[in-house]
Amino acid sequence: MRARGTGSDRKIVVNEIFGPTIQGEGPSMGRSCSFVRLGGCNLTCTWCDTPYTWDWAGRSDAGTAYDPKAELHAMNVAEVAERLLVTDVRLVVVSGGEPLQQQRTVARLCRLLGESGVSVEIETNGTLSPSPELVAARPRFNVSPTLRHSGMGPEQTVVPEALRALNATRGAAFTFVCRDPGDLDEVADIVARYGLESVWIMPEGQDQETLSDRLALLADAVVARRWNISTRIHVHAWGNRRGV
Ligand SMILES: Nc1nc2[nH]cc(C(=O)O)c2c(=O)[nH]1
Ligand code: SF4
Ligand SMILES: [Mg+2]
Repeated sequence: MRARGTGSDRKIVVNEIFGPTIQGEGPSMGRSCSFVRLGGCNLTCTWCDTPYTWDWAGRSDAGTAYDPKAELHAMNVAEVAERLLVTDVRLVVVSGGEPLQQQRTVARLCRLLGESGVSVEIETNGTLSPSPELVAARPRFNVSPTLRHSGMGPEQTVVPEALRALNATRGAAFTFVCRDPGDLDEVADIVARYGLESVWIMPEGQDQETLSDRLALLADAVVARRWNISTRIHVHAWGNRRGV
């Protein structure tokens, strides 16, 4: 598949476009928005909730080998912008997978949406540095460095120059997916080491009950550290469904 062309026909590899919905996670939790989910990821988290963007071999806990031909669609960036703009929202969330793997075309998408008065948030795993071109397009980054319970070690998931570059962007938020208070020491270590400014803790889980239980387990310890809390409000509203 051709990932990129030239000029106005530049391509972006999309998994799905949906909306209107609400941003379910992080500092904008509850805000009206639409989504574009891009294909491909450079990590392989065991508990990944979007394995259909990258898992062609059944490596994640879901155990399903997805079909890249069915999941990946090379689309014209202008067409993606158009599909999002017709949903008539003020905010677009670009997620994945890992959107910074396609940051040249993501920057172009941010500019096209910005010209129509729509702001953009990018969900990223924090292992890839944003280019000056992408930062200049002024998206807000929601950065989720994955912890050891993702099945990968810090040598893969903690990339100092990427974390520092993302932390320096306007409004960046660091949203750590946690299971229990024991995970918070690992978060504190990363926060202190890279001077992360806006820290959010979010429970890991793909159903309402798991999210509620883990939130209750985490809340006091998060409050004690003066950090922020998010849940995954779209899962509370609609369960573990695609396209919401
Ligand atoms: N509603 C909604 N909010 C979200 N925030 C981050 C999401 C993601 O999949 O990255 C997500 C998602 O999949 N749906
Ligand atoms: S970084 Fe995100 S999309 Fe990639 S494998 Fe981990 S949870 Fe899934
Ligand atoms: Mg999701």
